[in-house]
Order: sequence, then structure tokens, then C-alpha cells
Amino acid sequence: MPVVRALNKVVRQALQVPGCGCQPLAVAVRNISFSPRQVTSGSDASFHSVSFSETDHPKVLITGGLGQLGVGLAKLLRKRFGKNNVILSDIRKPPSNVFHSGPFIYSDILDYKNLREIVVNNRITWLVHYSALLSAVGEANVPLARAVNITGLHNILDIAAEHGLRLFVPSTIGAFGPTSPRNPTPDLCIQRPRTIYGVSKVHAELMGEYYHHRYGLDFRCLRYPGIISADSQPGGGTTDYAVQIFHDAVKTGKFECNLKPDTRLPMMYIDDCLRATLEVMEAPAETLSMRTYNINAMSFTPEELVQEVQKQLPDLQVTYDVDLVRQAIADSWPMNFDDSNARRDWGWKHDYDLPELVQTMFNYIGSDSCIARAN
Ligand SMILES: NC(=O)c1ccc[n+]([C@@H]2O[C@H](COP(=O)([O-])OP(=O)(O)OC[C@H]3O[C@@H](n4cnc5c(N)ncnc54)[C@H](O)[C@@H]3O)[C@@H](O)[C@H]2O)c1
Ligand SMILES: C[C@@H](O)[C@H](N)C(=O)O
Repeated sequence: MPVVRALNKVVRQALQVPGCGCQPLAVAVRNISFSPRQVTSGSDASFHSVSFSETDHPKVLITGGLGQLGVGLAKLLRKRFGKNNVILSDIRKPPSNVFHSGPFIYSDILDYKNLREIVVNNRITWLVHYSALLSAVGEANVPLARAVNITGLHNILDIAAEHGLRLFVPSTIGAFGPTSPRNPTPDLCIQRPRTIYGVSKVHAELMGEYYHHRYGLDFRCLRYPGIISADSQPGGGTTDYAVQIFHDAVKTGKFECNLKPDTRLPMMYIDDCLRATLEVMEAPAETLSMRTYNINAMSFTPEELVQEVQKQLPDLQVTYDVDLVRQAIADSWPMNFDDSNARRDWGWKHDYDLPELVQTMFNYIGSDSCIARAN
């Protein structure tokens, strides 16, 4: 039981420190290299020290990398750190262009030992944890959402703490609920979401911050708005309509929206989202006065998006067939996001507002079809 005795000593020392005692405890735990999981299992505590020179590129693992955001993030990070320093992982089979664009590995975040093996064998130093079930699919399968979003997160936190990783976990506008201030929603306010997705994301924010204070984990978290991308499909969220409209408009000239025309939600173009992620991961720790930040770009309703799209495609026909589950979720989420802390602390600044977003989406999704229809 030397592990338990050593931990008890650390805890006793920490509790003697006035105030929260966070820093001394974090240092002590780091020095003896215990992960929380190793301590509780009591059976396989190992003593290792991973050190990397400041000039080394990080070695990045992205979980859930085949969703809407992961492939784009891998592309951005590979440009910066080198192709072989960024490993995409998922439980799905990658399309051939993704498979051939850089390292890909199978990883189920519910398999703790497999995760640990990947981190050890590849000398991972940064972990970007994208695996999740989003808001609408989460409501359709609560047990799976609970397993992936909560149990999976626990695995990730323990692996990251055990191996001294810098850990990024995205949160979302969905981490707020009907009792939060909605216009605008600040970083710190009531968070009582009514979806399993939102509950799991508040849990992730709190657990990450707890591990930061308790074990010195370098946890960084951004609350993303609804993300809009042209070359990747959304994974079953409430904001998906704002991606679908572009594809349907170009393909059929018609769009059926599943939210009411006046439903206002914060949104962001994917390039801004991925750049923000890299920026907060590279930000010097001393600039981060918080570990979980709102980030914002624009905020619009379906009606406003349709108007902007119709500037390019005047013949677009739009109907509304409201999905009650998604509508109830959207009605409980922020309408506008206050991201002033991110702007102040690490210089966050978005590039895309609504007109640039629409123009860029059409540039990607076939400007030829737009022009043909507009004429
Ligand atoms: N896309 C958005 O609008 C948005 C907004 C806010 C926050 N986020 C967050 O960003 C992250 C990435 O979002 P996304 O849109 O790419 O999600 P997505 O749903 O498109 O992709 C999630 C990926 O997780 C994978 N996954 C599911 N179970 C897994 C498991 N057991 N092990 C490993 N992987 C598993 C899926 O196969 C999928 O490829 C998520 O955490 C999400 O909550 C996204
Ligand atoms: C907002 C975000 O977390 C996701 N796009 C969803 O709608 O569930």
C-alpha cells in the first residue's frame, strides 16, 4: 500500500495549506507521477517522467476525429506541426482520402487500456478530445450518450493526468439551459441544461477544471457555437440546419427547416472554430485566467440566414416543418454568446460574419450551381 500512504501524505500536506491549496497539491501529485486512476486502483502505480524540450512540436492525438470537426483540425495542426505529429482516431472506417492524408488509428474512448497504449506508444503530448454524441442524437440514445460523453471523458481525463498531457475538450452553447441568461450568455452563470449532451458537457467543464486544480492537469476548453462547414457533415445536432440549407439549396433549390424562423442561435464558421482551438492550445498558461471560455462569431435566425442565402440564390424555396425535440433544445440555448474573456485573455477574434460565411460556403459547395440557378 505505499501508493495509498504516499497519497495520504500529499493530501494531508495540501489540506494544511490555507486557501484552496490547489498549487501545492498539483505539484506534489505531478512529482510522484500518480494518475487519479492509478491511485484508486492501487495496483499498478508506475513512476515515469515524460519530459519534452520546449522546442519540440507537440505530438497530438485527436479522438472522434472523423466527425464534422476532426479532419479539418488535423489538417490545420499538421500544417503547423508536421503530418506525422498529428494522429486522427475514431471507431469508424476512414474514407480513403483521410486515411492517406496522415496517421489514422482505431481508438474507442471507452477502452481505457487501448487509449493508454496509443498515448504511450506514440509519445502523445496533446490530446484533443472530440468524441461525443451531439444534442439531438444524444436525446435519441441517452445510455450511449452517457457512456461516450461521460464515461469516455473520465478515461480521457485520467490518461491525460497520468501522462502530463495538455488536454482540449470542447464544450458548447448546449452547456446552458432555460434558466441561463440567454442574450447574451456570459462565461459564468447558471448552467442547468435539459439535454444529456448539455449535462455531460457541464460535467466535462467541471471535471476538467477540477483535475486542473487538483492534479495540475493542463485542461483547456472552449464552448463552441453551432459550427458551419462545407466539406464535412454535422453529426446530429440542433444547429445542423445551418449546414444543410447550403447543400439543399445548391442541389434542389428547396430547403425544409426543422427550427422556427425566429430561432436565434450563436454560430461560427469552421475555420474560426479550428483556429480558436489552436490558439487557446498555444496560449501561454499565464494568459488564461479561466480554463473554460465562450467563443463567439455571429448569431442569426433561420429567417436571417435564408435572406442572406437568397442574395445568392433568389429562387430558393423555404418551408418550415418544426422538429419538436430540436426546437425545445434550441429554445433553451443562448441566443448570443458573450466571449469578452476570450478576447481579452488570449486575443480571440473571429474572421467570419454572416455575409462572409454564406459567400465562403457557396464558394466551396459549387459556385457553378449557384450562378446557374440565380440566372
Ligand atoms: N459541430 C458543432 O457544431 C459543435 C458545437 C459545439 C461543440 N462541439 C463539440 O466538438 C466535438 C466534435 O464535434 P463534431 O461535430 O465533430 O462531432 P461529430 O458527431 O460529427 O463526431 C463525433 C465523432 O465521435 C466518434 N465517436 C463516437 N463514439 C466514440 C467512441 N466510443 N470512441 C471514439 N470515438 C467515438 C464518432 O464516430 C464521430 O466521428 C464534440 O465534442 C462536440 O460536442 C461541436
Ligand atoms: C451546438 C452544438 O453543440 C451542436 N452542433 C449541436 O447542435 O448539438
